[in-house]
Amino acid sequence: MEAIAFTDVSKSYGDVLAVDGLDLTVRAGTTVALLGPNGAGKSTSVDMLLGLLRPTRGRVEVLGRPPDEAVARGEVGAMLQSGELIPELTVRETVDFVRRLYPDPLDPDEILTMADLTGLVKRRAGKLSGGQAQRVRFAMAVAGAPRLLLLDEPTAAMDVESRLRFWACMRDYAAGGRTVLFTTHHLEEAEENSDRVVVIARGRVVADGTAAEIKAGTGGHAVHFTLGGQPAAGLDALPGVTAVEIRSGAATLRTTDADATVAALYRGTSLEVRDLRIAGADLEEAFLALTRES
Ligand SMILES: Nc1ncnc2c1ncn2[C@@H]1O[C@H](COP(=O)(O)OP(=O)(O)OP(=O)(O)O)[C@@H](O)[C@H]1O
Repeated sequence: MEAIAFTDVSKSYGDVLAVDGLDLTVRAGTTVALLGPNGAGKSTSVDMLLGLLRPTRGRVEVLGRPPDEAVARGEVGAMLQSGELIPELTVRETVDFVRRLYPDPLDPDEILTMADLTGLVKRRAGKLSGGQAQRVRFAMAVAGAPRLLLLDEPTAAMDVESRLRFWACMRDYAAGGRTVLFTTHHLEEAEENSDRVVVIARGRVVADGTAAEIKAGTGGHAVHFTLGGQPAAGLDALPGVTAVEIRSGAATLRTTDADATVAALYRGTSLEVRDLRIAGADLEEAFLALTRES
């Protein structure tokens, strides 16, 4: 069963082509991170899944139906970048209020536990910290027990601890076989919290797989060593090298051919190379390589 299906979907705002022939299906039960630079078309895609925007071309389906039907049946929950809380309501009142909007909501205590809010039930929404308020928005998004949960940059304004607490809540929800799609700019969050990473740029999918597959797919490596005070001239001319970084005497060579680079480093230079280490490209490098304007 496909929870999400975009078939050749484009969306324009006047002259701006925000989504450009997007083909993407997500099987039910998967947690997907939608990763992309600013303006890549992530929020536009999420809004189309909610039926808030209609595609200019192509078809969007959610749980086998048009998005607005799936939303009307209470099958989709969302946490969007906007989304105000009612400041006078306590956390428990907020949860009770939202539950009543759905035909078959989760139990209130289950929602409060899942969103890590049991210690805050009497707190008014207007008095919550940013991270706490985001967990209330999460509680509102899951209250109706949606089969598909959409989270648009859910951790944007959170500190490290709030992020960890938030992702633990998300994983709890996903563990029940539900489908979750979240957008983020944080590569490590995508890597740690999803089964699948879809990278979009300029409204198109540019990579799709597990974080490990995406890193491997770009094929790059980094050669690290201690350069100390020796001159760095000529390192950029070594075979395979695409970039050189020197920081506090530590050199990093980005290369498409680590073997050739290392061989030339030893044989072709008179440098004293210490602490040599070769690493696969990290997700950040892969992401930059994939989304670079071509
Ligand atoms: N209502 C709108 N009117 C005109 N252009 C828009 C509108 N909404 C989005 N856009 C444009 O569409 C493109 C895609 O925007 P979108 O918000 O979907 O990207 P995003 O990947 O969510 O970006 P971010 O990471 O910055 O939130 C951008 O060029 C943006 O400026």
